Formats: sequence, structure tokens, C-alpha cells
Amino acid sequence: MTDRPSEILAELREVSVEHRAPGRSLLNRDRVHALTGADATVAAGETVGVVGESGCGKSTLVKVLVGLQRPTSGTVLVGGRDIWQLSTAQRRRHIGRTVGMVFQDPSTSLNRRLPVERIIADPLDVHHWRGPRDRMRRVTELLHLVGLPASARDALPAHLSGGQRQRVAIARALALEPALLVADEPTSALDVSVRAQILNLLMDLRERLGLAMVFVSHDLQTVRRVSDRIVTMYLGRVVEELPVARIEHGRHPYTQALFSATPGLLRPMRPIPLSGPVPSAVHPPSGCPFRTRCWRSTDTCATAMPPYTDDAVGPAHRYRCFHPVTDPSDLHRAVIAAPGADRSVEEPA
Ligand SMILES: Nc1ncnc2c1ncn2[C@@H]1O[C@H](COP(=O)(O)OP(=O)(O)OP(=O)(O)O)[C@@H](O)[C@H]1O
Repeated sequence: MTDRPSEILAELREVSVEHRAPGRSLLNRDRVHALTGADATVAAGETVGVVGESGCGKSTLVKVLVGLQRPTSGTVLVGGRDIWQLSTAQRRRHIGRTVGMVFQDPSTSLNRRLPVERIIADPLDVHHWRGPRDRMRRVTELLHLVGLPASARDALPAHLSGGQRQRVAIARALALEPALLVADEPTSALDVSVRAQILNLLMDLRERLGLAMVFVSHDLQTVRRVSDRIVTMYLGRVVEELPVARIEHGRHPYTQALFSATPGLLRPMRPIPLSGPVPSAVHPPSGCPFRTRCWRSTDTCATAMPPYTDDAVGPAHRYRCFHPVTDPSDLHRAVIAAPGADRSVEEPA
């Protein structure tokens, strides 16, 4: 198990985010529960992978973490300070110096009208980074850091490839030497051929600069490879947090189902099929949100959201489930119990 470093760079405490449901009239009080009661921490030097199905709240969680989304309730601490107790100017300054953010699609996250130099220098200007000569030197340094030639400084984003644009976005995110880099699907909008290059660049920068990272991705193989800890989300809830070395011992049925769907990641022989659709984020089920698709659910699961329970290794591995998976043969039963499942699957030893 990875030792958990102690300095907490960012923390969510009981954070919820609600949006007005789209397409509804102003009189309609329906709300999308994008995030509900989420707790999460990121410590210096660690990489936290955030996983879960589309729409489960991963992007909302990271937007809250970097101050781009104000929570409806709960507390967001960045560098130990409650960011929503700060003035707008103080918040921007404080977050900018602690956290850098790389978005999914550099074609939309970069200003198309500005040359690369101005894009990268923007955080330096906003934060009054020393004098003009230092600013120029820093831009050159950043271009070099992300593997772009100095000549790229005059190019417009349209003149660059997708991979080069994402390098510019990474340079901008690192301009103020943050301790934490948050990357929301940083390679998924890129050509398959350059995804590995950008991922390798991020991993290289992480090592060289000693960065902590939050890494959101649908690519579970990659998340497993790059993360120290994994946060599993389902329908706006964080349902499990665990060290990557314990992924085979995921206690929440959803963690097991999610990772079983990627060949070779977990011991179950076949993907655990989940019945039924993901429930609506406007009207989530009572109690545990996963209960409507869970093969282990009982009436108890409808009564309340299960509290956090520490696994045997302590709070580094905790989950929210009344009926945690503790026996591998249960996973086998989940596979063969599904309608249409291949019942010839071997019972695990
Ligand atoms: N501005 C908004 N207004 C209304 N609903 C929103 C808004 N932003 C997000 N949502 C909803 O909140 C929920 C969580 O969205 P979010 O983008 O955080 O999920 P996600 O896990 O990042 O999804 P994906 O993997 O597809 O990017 C979804 O139901 C989404 O439709």
C-alpha cells in the first residue's frame, strides 16, 4: 500500500452541487444532483484517479476542487484555506498559485485568437509575475518543459496539432508552479496516436516537478497505471476511495463492476453485468444510489446512504456500502446470476 503523504493540498468536505434541471421553466424546482455530500482529499505528491460512468459527477468534482464551480453546500479547502470565504480576487490568486487545470479539449479551452506566448503568459500577467524579461524567460522555459520549440510562441492554436495544443494547455497550467495539477480527461479528445505522448509528458512532469495530480478518465487501465489512489463515483456520490494496490479488494459492488468491465484488470472472469439504466440525477433513488442496479441490495439499502466504513487497512480505504464485497465467490455469483449470462463460467478457487 502507498503511504499517504501528509500535506493536504485540496479537500472537499460534504460538498454538494445542484443545478436547475435543463429545459424546465423557472417555476419548476427540479434540480440535477450533480454532486452530493462528497468528501475527497488530495495530498502533496500523490495522484488520485477519479472514475465512474458518464454523468456521475467527475467533472463537477474537479471543477469544485479548482474553484470553477461554487458548491451549493459544503466546504472546499485549497492549501488549507476555505476558498469560498475569500474575495473573488483573493480566491483567484490563491487557487492560481496552488492548482493548475488541464481540460479535455484544447481546441475549446485555448483562446483561438491569441498566440501561444500570450496564452501561456496569461496566468503570469494575471498574477503579476515579476518583470517582462522574467515573463519572457518563463514562457521559453515552459515551452521547453512541455516539449515545444521556442518558435511555437508566435503560433495561433489553429496552426498547431491537437497534441501540440494540449502541450500549450499544460504549459499554461504549470505557469505559476502549482503543487497540484488537475487533468480532466486530458487525452480523450486527442488522436489515438498522440494520447500516449501526452500521458507520458504528464507523468514525466509529475516526476520532475513533484506534482500531485487529480486524473479523471474513462480509461481504467490508464487510471490504474498512473494513480496512487482511486476515487469511485456513482450518481453524484463518492462511493469508495482506495489505494490502487487494493483495487482487487474493492468493497463497493460498483467498484468491482466498473473494473470488471475492463479485460484483465480484475480477477473476475467476466464483466459483472449491471441490470437497468443509471437512475436520473434529478430524482436519485433514496438511500444508496447504486441499489437499483446492485445484485447485493436489500431493503436496508433504500433507507439511508451508507456511512463511510474504513476497511481493515484504515481510512486510506473506505467505502459506503451496507453489503460490501468481501468474498470473491460473490463476484462469480453476480456474473452467473445476470439474465443471459454464460452459466458455464468456472467457479473461482
Ligand atoms: N450546468 C449544468 N446544468 C445542469 N446539469 C448539469 C450541469 N453540469 C452538469 N450537469 C449534470 O450533472 C451531472 C454530473 O455531470 P458531470 O459533467 O460532472 O459528469 P461526468 O462524470 O464528468 O460526465 P462525463 O464523464 O460524461 O464527462 C450530469 O447529470 C450532468 O448532466
